[in-house]
Amino acid sequence: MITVTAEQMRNIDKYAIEKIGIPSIVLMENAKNAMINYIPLDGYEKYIIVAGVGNNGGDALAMARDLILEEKETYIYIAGNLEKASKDFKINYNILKNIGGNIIVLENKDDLLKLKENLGEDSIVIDGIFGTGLNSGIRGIIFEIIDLLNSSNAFIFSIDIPSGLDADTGAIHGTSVNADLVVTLGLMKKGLLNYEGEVMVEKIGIPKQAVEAVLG
Ligand SMILES: NC(=O)C1=CN([C@@H]2O[C@H](COP(=O)(O)OP(=O)(O)OC[C@H]3O[C@@H](n4cnc5c(N)ncnc54)[C@H](O)[C@@H]3O)[C@@H](O)[C@H]2O)[C@H](O)CC1
Ligand SMILES: [K+]
Repeated sequence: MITVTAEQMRNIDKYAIEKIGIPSIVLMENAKNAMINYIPLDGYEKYIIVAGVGNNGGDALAMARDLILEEKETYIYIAGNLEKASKDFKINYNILKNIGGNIIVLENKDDLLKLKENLGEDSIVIDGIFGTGLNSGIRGIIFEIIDLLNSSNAFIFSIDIPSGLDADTGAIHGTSVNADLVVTLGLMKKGLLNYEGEVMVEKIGIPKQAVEAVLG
């Protein structure tokens, strides 16, 4: 099995987008289509999306769209500054706003209570806070958000990487999500090889030419 670092995955992505011409939003939609199959549409009362403002969050918002279309009780929480949002995050954010998505930006303790009240064993959490773009130790309100998730009885599904985990080494940067299931995108990440939760790899339509161009 091929395993990659975050930088290698980013470069493979980049090659697929810039050299082969696959729009990044297509990769994001492919990622969503692969991951949504792991989310049971029955058996949970509440579907809790916790999204950062990068493309990991964009993946999560795309999943939220499908859950809303399936008329699931869906709560979307944003963990980050919307002004710093990525291009593809914004595309999915705008779609959700246009279909009446229930979106709360987590900025203070009162907002955290709105998250906490929806976390229980009848909830499934989709963790889209950070993926391969984590660039420093987690602190502040995001630290508290991850603590809330980990101390709940909710089932936790992490997109690509459990948020807070180093994609290259598996080290924890301050804190990290205790995921029950991780679906990592494109190729297995080196930092997940010893992860104690379940890890699945899903293709998202990246041609082998992009992998060979970066890995040789
Ligand atoms: N693998 C693929 O082919 C695809 C992967 N996709 C998804 O994209 C993410 C990577 O997205 P990126 O925008 O590069 O980074 P993240 O979303 O992981 O996070 C960046 C975001 O978070 C902020 N940030 C980073 N560290 C911290 C910190 N310690 N505290 C606070 N904020 C932090 C940063 O400023 C950015 O705003 C990958 O994991 C996949 O899920 C594509 O969607 C499809 C193709
Ligand atoms: K994640």
